[in-house]
Amino acid sequence: MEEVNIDGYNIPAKTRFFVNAWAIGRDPESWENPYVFEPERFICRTVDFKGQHFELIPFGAGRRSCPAITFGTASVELALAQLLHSFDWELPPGITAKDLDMTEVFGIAMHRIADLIVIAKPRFPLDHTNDNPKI
Ligand code: HEM
Repeated sequence: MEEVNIDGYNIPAKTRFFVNAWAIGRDPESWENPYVFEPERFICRTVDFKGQHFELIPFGAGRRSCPAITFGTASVELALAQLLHSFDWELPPGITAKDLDMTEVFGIAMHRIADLIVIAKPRFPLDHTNDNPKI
């Protein structure tokens, strides 16, 4: 390892540094309305999360990027697809999306401070998955 200079910053050899993916993902130079939850911003855009587009690096990029990117993506997609397929989701009566407190807890894996309370309505009869109706 040797000392390098990146964009005018001198990085001594053996320095441990972290790439702030959170800040990159909210950089107004790369993202319009960076603090607004707008999943539709990805429709008709080529940017993806696999480490080739540096403005979006949830799995890192380059040689030390996450080796489980395929497993991680499949796990998230499978769980999400099951939840969306099996239930209709509603907010409690009188609550709208604007009422939700989206404040986050800062950390390695971030989550909301406030619990998300939702009503899950099964989309299929409850005995639908029961192989033996007599039990
Ligand atoms: C959605 C789920 C996941 C996300 C978002 C994620 C994200 C990341 C990120 C950002 C890094 C650091 C990349 C870097 O240093 O540039 C990483 C590294 C790593 N991840 Fe994941 N990860 C996930 C799931 C997993 C799973 C399920 C495993 C193991 C079964 C795993 C194993 C690893 C390992 C071993 C490294 C270190 C790679 C290295 O330093 O060479 N990850 N992951």
